[in-house]
Amino acid sequence: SALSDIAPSLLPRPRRLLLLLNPFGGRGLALQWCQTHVLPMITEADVSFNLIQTERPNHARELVKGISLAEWDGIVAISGDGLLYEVLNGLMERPDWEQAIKMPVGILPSGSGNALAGAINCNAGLEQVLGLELLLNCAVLLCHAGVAPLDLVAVTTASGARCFSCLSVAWGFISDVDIESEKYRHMGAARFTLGTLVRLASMHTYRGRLSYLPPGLGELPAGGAGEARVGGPPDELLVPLGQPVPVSWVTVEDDFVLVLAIYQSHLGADLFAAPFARFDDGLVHLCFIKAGISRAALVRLFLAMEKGSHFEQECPHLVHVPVRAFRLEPLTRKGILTVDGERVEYGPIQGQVHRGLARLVTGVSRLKIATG
Ligand SMILES: Nc1ncnc2c1ncn2[C@@H]1O[C@H](COP(=O)(O)OP(=O)(O)OP(=O)(O)O)[C@@H](O)[C@H]1O
Repeated sequence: SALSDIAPSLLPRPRRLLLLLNPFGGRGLALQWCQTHVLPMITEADVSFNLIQTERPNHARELVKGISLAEWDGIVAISGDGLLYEVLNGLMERPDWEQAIKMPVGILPSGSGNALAGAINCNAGLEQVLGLELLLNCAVLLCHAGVAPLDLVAVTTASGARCFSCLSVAWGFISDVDIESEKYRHMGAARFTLGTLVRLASMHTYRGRLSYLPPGLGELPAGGAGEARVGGPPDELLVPLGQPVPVSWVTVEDDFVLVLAIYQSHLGADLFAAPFARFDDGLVHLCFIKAGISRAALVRLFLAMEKGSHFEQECPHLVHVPVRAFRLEPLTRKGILTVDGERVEYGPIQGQVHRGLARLVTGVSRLKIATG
């Protein structure tokens, strides 16, 4: 009949998601969990999808550079945080990055580093959980389809390379644990606990110069690094790493146990590191621990971090400053720097926030009614 000819185009079409799965993420459980738990759930929710298994590092990045945006309603990484980082950077590397980065991105946590999933779970008001429980929560939220703006931080390293980060830049204790604990990766999230204990036994301190631009303080374009770029918006608050920071910035030179520039609430699924952080608050939360802290106090802070109560201890060595941009210049010769948990070249590094540049599938409308 005539009706059956027109009806399909009048009905809302099912959401089409591009699912990218890293078969080696976490303990290699991603594919099994996806088939037994995730796919049945999203099929039930009337979501249509293509599932692609990544074959190598940067595969996801290349894939999203080539897709036709109109064909998809979202790209979902079934992985740890690393694969989502590739998706975001692939989108930003496209000539049409301004449209491309508006593609909703989601995460179904099945790696060992699941910070963003922890933040999504927390934002939805759900109890902090790990492993399969976290995956199921995120799968339910994905079916709810709510999308929120997500801050990205453009990070530049000494060689001039620029990338887009959605989680954190870390130096000292945290990046040491993250990289050294890779040898315990078969343990899942427990690898970080063991790594932390091993590191505590030999607590290092690092000398460095940390500079930052607090919000509202002379946020005038610095100009120097502001040349238009193909790969994303100009960093109008930054000057090149070879030049001194603008006069409106604050600089501290000190010995640090760790420096962490974090933009989401979670550093791992059970590390509630920055309870005050919101997906699009337009802030980098600069957190650092100065040398002189006792091992016992450091352990207390890390234990309290599970509940996000570490700032309540009023530890004099722990400092938090919300900023728009920062620069870290390590003065200690050797060390490890990570961006979103992945190691980057060691040396001066700086970043500025680009508020709400990306879109994250959070499953809840950002105007949800506060509970509790
Ligand atoms: N098929 C593959 N083989 C090897 N590496 C891959 C493959 N697919 C993706 N990768 C790489 O693996 C990295 C880590 O993946 P992912 O984000 O899933 O997990 P993670 O939590 O960061 O680490 P883990 O592997 O410990 O879970 C990604 O940055 C990606 O480049």
